[in-house]
Amino acid sequence: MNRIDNDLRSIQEARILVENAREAQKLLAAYSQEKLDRIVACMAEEIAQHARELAVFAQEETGFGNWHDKFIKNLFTSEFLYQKIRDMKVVGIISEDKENRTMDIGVPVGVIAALIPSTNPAATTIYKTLIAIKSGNAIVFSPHPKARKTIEKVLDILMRTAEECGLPSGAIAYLRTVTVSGTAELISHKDTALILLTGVPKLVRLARRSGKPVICSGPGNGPAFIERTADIKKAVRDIIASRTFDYGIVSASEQSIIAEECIANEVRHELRQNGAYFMSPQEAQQLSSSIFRSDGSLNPDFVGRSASEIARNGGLCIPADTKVIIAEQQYASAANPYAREKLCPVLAFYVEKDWRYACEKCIELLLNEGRGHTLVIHSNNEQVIREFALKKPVSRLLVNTPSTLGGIGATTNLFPALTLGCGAVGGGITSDNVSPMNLINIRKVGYGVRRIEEIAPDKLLQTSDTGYDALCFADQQTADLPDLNELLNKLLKQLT
Ligand SMILES: CC(=O)SCCNC(=O)CCNC(=O)[C@H](O)C(C)(C)COP(=O)(O)OP(=O)(O)OC[C@H]1O[C@@H](n2cnc3c(N)ncnc32)[C@H](O)[C@@H]1OP(=O)(O)O
Repeated sequence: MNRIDNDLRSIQEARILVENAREAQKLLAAYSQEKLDRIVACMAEEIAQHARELAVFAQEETGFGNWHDKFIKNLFTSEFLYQKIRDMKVVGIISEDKENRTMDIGVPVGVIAALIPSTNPAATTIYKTLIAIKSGNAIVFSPHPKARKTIEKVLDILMRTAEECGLPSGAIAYLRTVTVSGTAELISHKDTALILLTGVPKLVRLARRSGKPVICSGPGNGPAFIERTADIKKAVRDIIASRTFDYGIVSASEQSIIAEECIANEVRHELRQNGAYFMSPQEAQQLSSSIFRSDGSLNPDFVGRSASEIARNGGLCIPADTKVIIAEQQYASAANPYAREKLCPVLAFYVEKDWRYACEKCIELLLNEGRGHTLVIHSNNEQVIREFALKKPVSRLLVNTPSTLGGIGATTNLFPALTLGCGAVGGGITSDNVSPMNLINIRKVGYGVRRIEEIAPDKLLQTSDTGYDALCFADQQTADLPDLNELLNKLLKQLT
C-alpha cells in the first residue's frame, strides 16, 4: 500500500473510531460510579497478571530502559494507582456542602484522544485507560509507531476484559493504521473532547493546533540540589537510584546535580563510591556530540541505555560497574547539551557557592528546558526548602527523595501518575499529576440562600422584601434616567 492510501485508511479509521467512541461514551455517561468501578477493578486485576510479560515485551520492542523497572512501573499503575483511585468519587454527585447548599457533579469530558511515548508504552497505556474509564470517558489511542505492538497488546487485554465486565464496545479503541495524518484526524475530530499527550515532542505542535484542550507532560530537566545540611550519603543514593531507574527515561528524573561548595568534595566522593564516573572535559565533549543529533534532538540510540552501553556507543572507556556518567559543568546555557534533558544515566555536575547561587542555577537550568516540570532538593533546612518552593518555575518540588519516583507519586504522596502536567508555561491546561479528576468537568449546583440586597446591605436601597422587586427597581431607574440626572445635579449643587 502506498503512502497516500495508508494516510487515507488511517484518517478513515480515526473517524470511525471517534464516532464509535462517541456513541459508546453516551452509554458510559449513564453508568454509575459503582458500575464504572467494577470495570476498572476487572481491568486492573487482569493487567497486573501480565505486568512482567508486558515489561519484557516493551523493552524488547523499543530497546529503551530495562524490563525490571518497567515491571515495577506496570505494577505501579495496575496495583498502586488502582488502590489510590478505587474509592474516588469522580462522576455523579462527588461532593455536597449541606451548610452552604452547594453540590459538585462530576461530568465526563467525552472522548479522549491519547498519545503514548515509545519510552513508556505499557505502563502509560494502562494508566490512561484506568483513569479514563474511572471518569466515565471513552478513550482512543494512537500508538507510537516504535512501540505499537506493546501498546496493542496492552489494549487488547484491557478491551477484552472491560467488555466482558460491561464496557460498551468502542469505549476503548486504538488506531491500527498509524500515520501522522490519522493521528491529526483523531485529535482534531469534532467529537474529540480532550487530548491526553505524554512524550512524543514531535506531535505537541499538532495537538496544540487542533484547538482542543491539551493535557500534556512537557520535557523534564530537573536539577537535584544538595544543600549543606543534607544527609549526603542518602542524597547520593537517591540520585543514583533515580537516574538509573529504567535507565533514566522518566521525565521527572534528575538531569543535573548542584552541590554547595562546602560539601562538593564529599558529594563527589560519595558519587564515586556509588558507581559514578566523572568524565574528563575531552570525554564530555566527545559524548555530548553522540547523545544529541546535529538538529539538537536526542539521539534515540542513547536514550534509555545503561551507562556501559552509552560508553560503548560513545567510544568511552569506563569501569564495568559504572552506573552513571557525570560531566562537570559551569554554565546552564542553551548551547550546553549537558544543561538539557538527556533521558539516560548521564548527569551534569555544578558547584555553587551557597544556596542562593544554587537557586539561581536551578532557575537558569529550568528556563533552558523543563519549565513547569520538576525539581528536587536534598536538605534538612526547612527555611531553604520553603524559599526554594516559593521561587522555582516547576509544578513539583520534591524533598529528600529520588526525583523519578517522587515525581510520579511512588515515594511521595503526590498523585500516582505517568503524565505530569507542566502548567501553562509547559503549554498544557494543568500542572497536576494527572488524575481522573482532570478528565471531568464539574457541574456546580448552588441553591438560593440570600436576596440580592443582602450582598451589600448598607449600600443598597431596600425597597421591598423580595430580590425581584429590587431588580425591577433597578430597571425603573434606567427608564427614568433624566430624573436621576436631575437628582444628581441637585446633590452636586448642595455639595459645592
Ligand atoms: C512521566 C514521563 O516519563 S513522560 C514521557 C517520557 N519522555 C519522553 O518520551 C521524552 C520525549 N521523547 C523523545 O524525545 C523521543 O520520543 C525519543 C528521543 C525518546 C525517541 O525519539 P524517536 O525514536 O525519534 O521517536 P519520536 O517519539 O520522535 O517519534 C518517531 C516518529 O514517530 C512519529 N510518531 C510518534 N507517535 C506517533 C503517533 N501517535 N502517530 C503518528 N506518528 C507518531 C513521530 O512523529 C516521529 O516521526 P518522524 O520520525 O517522521 O519525525
